[in-house]
Amino acid sequence: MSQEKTATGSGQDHLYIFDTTLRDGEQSPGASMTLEEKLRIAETLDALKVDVIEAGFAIASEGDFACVKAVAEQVRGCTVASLARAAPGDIERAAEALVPAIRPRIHTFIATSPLHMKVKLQMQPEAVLEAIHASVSKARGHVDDVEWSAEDATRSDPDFLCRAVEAAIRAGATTVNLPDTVGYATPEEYSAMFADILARVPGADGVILSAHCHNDLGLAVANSLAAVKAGARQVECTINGIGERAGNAAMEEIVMAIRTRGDVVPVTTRVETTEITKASRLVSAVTGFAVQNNKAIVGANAFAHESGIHQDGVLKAAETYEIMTPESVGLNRSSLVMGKHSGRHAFAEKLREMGYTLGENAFQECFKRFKALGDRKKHIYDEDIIALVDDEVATASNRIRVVSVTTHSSSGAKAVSDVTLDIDGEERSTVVYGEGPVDAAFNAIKDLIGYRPHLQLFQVHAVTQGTDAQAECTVRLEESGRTANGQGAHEDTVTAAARAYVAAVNKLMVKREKTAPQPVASVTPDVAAGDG
Ligand SMILES: CC(=O)SCCNC(=O)CCNC(=O)[C@H](O)C(C)(C)COP(=O)(O)OP(=O)(O)OC[C@H]1O[C@@H](n2cnc3c(N)ncnc32)[C@H](O)[C@@H]1OP(=O)(O)O
Ligand SMILES: CC(C)C(=O)C(=O)O
Ligand SMILES: [Mg+2]
Repeated sequence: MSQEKTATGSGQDHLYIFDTTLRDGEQSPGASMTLEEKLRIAETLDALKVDVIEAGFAIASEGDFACVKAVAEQVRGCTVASLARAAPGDIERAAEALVPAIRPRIHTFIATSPLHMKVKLQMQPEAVLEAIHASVSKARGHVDDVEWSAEDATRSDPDFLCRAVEAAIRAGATTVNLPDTVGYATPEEYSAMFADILARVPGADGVILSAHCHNDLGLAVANSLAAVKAGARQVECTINGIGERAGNAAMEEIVMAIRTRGDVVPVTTRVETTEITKASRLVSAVTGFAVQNNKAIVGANAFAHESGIHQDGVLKAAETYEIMTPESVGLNRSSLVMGKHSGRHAFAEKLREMGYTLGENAFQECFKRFKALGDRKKHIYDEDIIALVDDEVATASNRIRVVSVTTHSSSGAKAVSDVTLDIDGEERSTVVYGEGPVDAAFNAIKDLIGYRPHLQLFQVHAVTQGTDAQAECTVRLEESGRTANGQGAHEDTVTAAARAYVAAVNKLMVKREKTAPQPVASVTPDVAAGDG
């Protein structure tokens, strides 16, 4: 890969995106991927146009070697890298796996912090400097593109770190990575470290300096951007921020931060941002790691609005509450999530989308019912709104309407229902017993309307999933050879049943009027057939 720092022709420096989803990302406990899965992700990363794909750690296992090799064979657009310790065998194995790559990179590393050198490596600092020289030189013997990383750079002694970086550059490293391996640094400290290296290490301005941040304190992206502001021109990151412990810096967050805030981080990437959502979903599906709803850029709620004031703003001009367009990350559009916080503007828009045109009264009535539903139900789906509006529209011109239904039932006892109906503008109530709550409600309705049509059919189904789903009931009534169906929807099943029953009664009344014209000023009983 070319090491030019300005590669875009935009006048701004190019920021290389080094994706390590397949290596550091796979180090997340439980994220192991098969070769086929890695190839699918590599294909997506290629389409995303990241600059470097770290495909694995070739020495780690036969499987990892095969993955690096397969990715190197498949990927044509990006540099492909393999990790290697400062050990000859690791470097040889990495070089072998990378043979098919068009642009191979060996990424060799060793820790430089006192703690890691003393306790983990059990090496003297001078021996570490020698190992840096030997490993980078050996890697350069295989490929031209060699990255060297100072593991635990942020807890290293600054003077020693300068010596280590200098050793790597002298040995031929083309990229020098300064990881915050344990996510310990703050943005100010991390940018100061890059500034220090650039100011003090001969040749540091002739290589690409790279940031690699972990998210133990939730600062991985902030630290990466701070490093870029201080002169880093490569960031190492993963899709969805997966990685060791709390993860790595999230690629989508870094790329979109740069795209959105080029005024404060003036670099460009070549990432095809419209592929971000697809990549995020693939990585989530392959690893089984769900993306939290409120995750920046790729969370389910990242472009969703539920509050009425926000929805109204977004409908008038999306920029009021969106700093990026959903299309820029590969989503079709932002979503207006309907819920108890939604207002009339959003509800009207939703109805328009679903093809409804309601008169003012019906709209206000539907909105009232929608808000009441939102108070009781966590998720309001399109089906809920359809059921509610259909129910309202179907019953809007009815002479008899359900005002309220209250039922009490317990096992082993009769149910009792208190029903209030609006009949020709006058409210009438009664309390009646039944074998069950629906039976009691139907008995109450029959008493109130003063006649007893025969119940031919009673069906209930849930409009959506979940125990808080609305019930949609269908009732078929028969009276003197005339039949009529009625539907009713409500989150309370008995109320839905009562609404369906009353809807059918209204239709029967219309049929009766049409077939046997008579004064209809009041609802007059003419049939007393019980239906049980
Ligand atoms: C910060 C990071 O993300 S580093 C990358 C971490 N990723 C991984 O470790 C995943 C893949 N790792 C593996 O499969 C294995 O650890 C292997 C194959 C690399 C090594 O396995 P083993 O030989 O069994 O050694 P083990 O993992 O137990 O210990 C690591 C050894 O490497 C040494 N080591 C660690 N880092 C380096 C380094 N950069 N350069 C040279 N030696 C190193 C350790 O000191 C230890 O050496 P020792 O055996 O002499 O004590
Ligand atoms: C191997 C290096 C780059 C690493 O992953 C780290 O230090 O976190
Ligand atoms: Mg790491």
